[in-house]
Amino acid sequence: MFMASRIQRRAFSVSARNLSKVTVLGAAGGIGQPLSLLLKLNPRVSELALYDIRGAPGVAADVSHVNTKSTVTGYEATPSGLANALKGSEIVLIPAGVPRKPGMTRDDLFNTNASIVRDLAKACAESCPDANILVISNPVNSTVPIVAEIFKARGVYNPKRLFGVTTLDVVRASRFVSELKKTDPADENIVVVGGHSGVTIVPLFSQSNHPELSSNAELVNRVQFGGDEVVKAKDGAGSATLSMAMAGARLAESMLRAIQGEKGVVEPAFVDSPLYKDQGIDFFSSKIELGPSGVEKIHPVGKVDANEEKLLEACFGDLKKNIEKGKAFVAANPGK
Ligand SMILES: NC(=O)c1ccc[n+]([C@@H]2O[C@H](COP(=O)([O-])OP(=O)(O)OC[C@H]3O[C@@H](n4cnc5c(N)ncnc54)[C@H](O)[C@@H]3O)[C@@H](O)[C@H]2O)c1
Ligand SMILES: O=C(O)C[C@H](O)C(=O)O
Repeated sequence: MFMASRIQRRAFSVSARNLSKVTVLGAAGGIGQPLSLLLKLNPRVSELALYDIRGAPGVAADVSHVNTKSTVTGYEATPSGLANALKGSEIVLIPAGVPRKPGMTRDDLFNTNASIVRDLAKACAESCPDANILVISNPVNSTVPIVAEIFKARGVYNPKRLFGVTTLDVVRASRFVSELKKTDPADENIVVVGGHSGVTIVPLFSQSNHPELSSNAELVNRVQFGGDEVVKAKDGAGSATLSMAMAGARLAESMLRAIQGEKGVVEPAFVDSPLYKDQGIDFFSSKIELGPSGVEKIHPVGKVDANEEKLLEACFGDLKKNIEKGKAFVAANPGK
């Protein structure tokens, strides 16, 4: 009798670990819709919660007809709708906010997106303080520190559970290299460190199969400004959405694998990092080993060559300013 109930309990806890609620805030947008679809296709997701200031119930109704096991709920744009979307969530992806138009930098989005992210972070701190928060909204270099400050102010900040999504930079880097080298992008693992905008994006080709590429200034520039390529081609209709949805879904999948017990899952992400704190840089993207508690291990940047030293120097100045801007925003505008 005792054995049977113990086995039943164990069976329940194993299957429970394979079930995760995932929430998308900004689910009706250019990224939010394909991201929600990709998450619906992921068997590791048991419950998908979609929230937006407009249109989430419609997107949810549509996605919910995809014949995978998970449930999908679209929440109304009310405080209780937002709270219910977040309650019990293990992963919250945030692509809410405006995208760039040609001629804009990501920092030009700050005035609009800072308060959107601040207010969504407050809702997360209240309704799911232990969730892994994956911030996609730009400028990531500033929006991630904004989330951190909001969580700190409420006494629930856990640096291991906050991630700026920089996955698209490594996705692009591997694709661009494969185009040049006529290889399979799946075989090209390019480390990209720093932040997520312009010169703060630092590809480390010297650590790849093609170390000579670190002197290819055109390629380095393409990785740093890949986002601009899409913004220009979309000609006023926004920025990367489909490749971003794939990149966000990839990070979410890796996180679910780690939450559900897989060891050695490594992804790049912009996190609260000790690597350059002595230079006043509190957040930095490098390879992160993920675990059930979020960040398990932050990999060092490793050996870089002389070209990359210069790129890192250029990265630090902008990155520090971007991070400070996010922190100062919350100090001056704590909101309600
Ligand atoms: N991290 C990255 O690599 C990366 C890549 C591409 C885009 N982005 C950024 O992602 C963001 C979204 O891009 P997009 O193309 O999906 O934009 P979009 O305008 O198509 O969609 C944004 C969605 O956010 C919603 N929204 C706005 N305020 C909200 C709020 N307070 N709560 C909930 N939802 C809200 C909007 O209604 C809209 O549906 C932009 O800031 C963009 O710069 C980041
Ligand atoms: O370029 C942008 O503004 C969107 C995103 O950050 C990207 O890298 O595609």
